Amino acid sequence: MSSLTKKDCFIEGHWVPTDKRFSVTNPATGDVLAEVADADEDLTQRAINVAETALKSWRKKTARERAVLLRKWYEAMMENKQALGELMSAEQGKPVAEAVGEVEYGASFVDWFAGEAERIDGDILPNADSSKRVMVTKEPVGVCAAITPWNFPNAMITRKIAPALAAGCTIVVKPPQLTPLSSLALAQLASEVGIPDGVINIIPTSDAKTVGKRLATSPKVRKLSFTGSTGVGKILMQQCSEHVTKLSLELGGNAPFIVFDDADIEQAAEQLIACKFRNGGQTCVSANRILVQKSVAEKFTDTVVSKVKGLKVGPGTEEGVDLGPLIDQDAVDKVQRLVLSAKSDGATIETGGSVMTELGDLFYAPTVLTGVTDDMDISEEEIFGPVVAINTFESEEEGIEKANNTPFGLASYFAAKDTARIFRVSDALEYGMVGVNTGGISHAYNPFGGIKESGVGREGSKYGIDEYLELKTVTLGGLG
Ligand SMILES: O=CCCC(=O)O
Repeated sequence: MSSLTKKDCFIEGHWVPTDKRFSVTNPATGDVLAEVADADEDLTQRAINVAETALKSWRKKTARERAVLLRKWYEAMMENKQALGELMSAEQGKPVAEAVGEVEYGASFVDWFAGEAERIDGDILPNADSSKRVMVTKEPVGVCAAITPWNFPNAMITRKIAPALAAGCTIVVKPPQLTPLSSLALAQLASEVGIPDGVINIIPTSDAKTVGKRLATSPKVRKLSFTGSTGVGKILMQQCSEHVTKLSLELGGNAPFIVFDDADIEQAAEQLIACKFRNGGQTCVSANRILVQKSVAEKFTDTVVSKVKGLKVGPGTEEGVDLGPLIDQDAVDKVQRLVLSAKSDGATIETGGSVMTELGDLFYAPTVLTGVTDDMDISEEEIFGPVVAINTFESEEEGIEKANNTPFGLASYFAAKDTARIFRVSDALEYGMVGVNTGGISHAYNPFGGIKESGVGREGSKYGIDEYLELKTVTLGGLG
C-alpha cells in the first residue's frame, strides 16, 4: 500500500480517528484493504463548524492565491497519478489504466477551476436613474457539502471541491462508504501543497443517512452537491428545503444510444463499446437502451457481438484487462435479475449472461441481448453493468419517441451521417447532454448534468462555478 493510503477522517488538516470503523474491501479479491474511521453526526457537525471558521480567511484570499494553490494540488495529483490509480483500482475494481485515466480526468477539473477562479467577475448595469450606479458582484456561497458516489472515487470529488474552492467556499465531503480511500488520498495531497486547514474536510461514514441529513439540514451549510441515485436525490432535496439550501443534483439516467440507418456501423459499434463498457457499465452516462433502426439491426448486432466477445475481463491489476469486477454482490444480483427477466420476457442472450465464477463472484460476463422491448425492466431501469440491450425501431420519429420515453434526461447518444438529421435529432432529444457519433461526452470544459429526474445544475465548464457563487446587487444612490 502506498503512503497515500489514509484511514481516518480529515478535519481541520488533521487525521481524526474514531473508535468505530468500517471495512473497505477489494471487489476483485474480497480482501480487506483498510478499516476506515466512521464519522457520526457529532463529527459531521465538527467538520461543518471547522469549515465555517476556515471560510472567513479562505474567501478573503485573492483569486490568484486560490488559483496557485489549486494548481499545486493539480500538479501533486498528476505526479502521483499512478499511485492514486492503483489505490482506486484496489477499492473500486476498474482496471489500473482506466483508473489512472480517471485521476487525469479528476485532476483536469482542478486545473480548469484554478483558471476559473481568476475569471470570476461582475457587472455594472445600465442606469434606470442617473443618480444611481448599480453593481453586481459575485460572492462565495459559503460552507458547501458534497456527497459523492463509488463509481468515480476521484473525479466526482474534484468536480465538486475544485469549483467550491475556486469560488472561495470551504467544503465538507462525505465520500462513498465503498470507496473512501481515493478521497482521503486527495486530502493528503491537498494538505501537502498547502491548502489551508479546514478548507477541505473529509468524513467517511457507514451511516450515510444520518450524516447526509446533517449536511443537508445544517443551517451553516449553504450549498449541497450530490451525485448518486434519483431516490436519494429526492430525499436530499426535501431535506435542503428546511433552510432553502442551494442544491446541485447529478442523478440517475437511462441513456438511449440510437443507431440510424445512415450511420457508419463500424464507428457506431466502436463508440457504443467505449461508452457502454467504461467502468464495466457502472457509469451514470452509460448507454442503457440501445435503439437500432430495423434495416441495420442485424449488421450492427453482429459487429457489436464480435467486439464484445473480444473484451478481456479480470482483476484491475492484470495487464490488458478491459473490465474489472462489479462493485459488490448487490450490483451483480441486479444485473443478473435484469438479464434473466429480459430473457424470460422474450429477449435472446447473444453472448454472456452470467457470472464468470472462474474469476470470482463479482465478475459479470460482457453481455449482448437482442429482442429487447420497451416494457422490459431492463429498458426501464439503469442497468449499471456490462450489458448491451438491443431494441429496434422503424422510423426516425419512432426512434426519438422511444428515446424520450423515460422520466430521466441525463445523457443520450446517436449515430447518423445526414446533417439535417443530426440537427433534427439533437434538437428533439430531451436530455442535458447529447453525443453525436461519439460515446465520449465528458470533459472538464463541458457542462455536465441532466434535466427531468436526472437532476438540477451543471458541473464542470465555465458554467460550473456559478453553482458555488451568489450574485449581490449593490445600488449606489445620490450620485446625481
Ligand atoms: O458516473 C458519473 C460521471 C461520469 C462522467 O463524468 O463521465
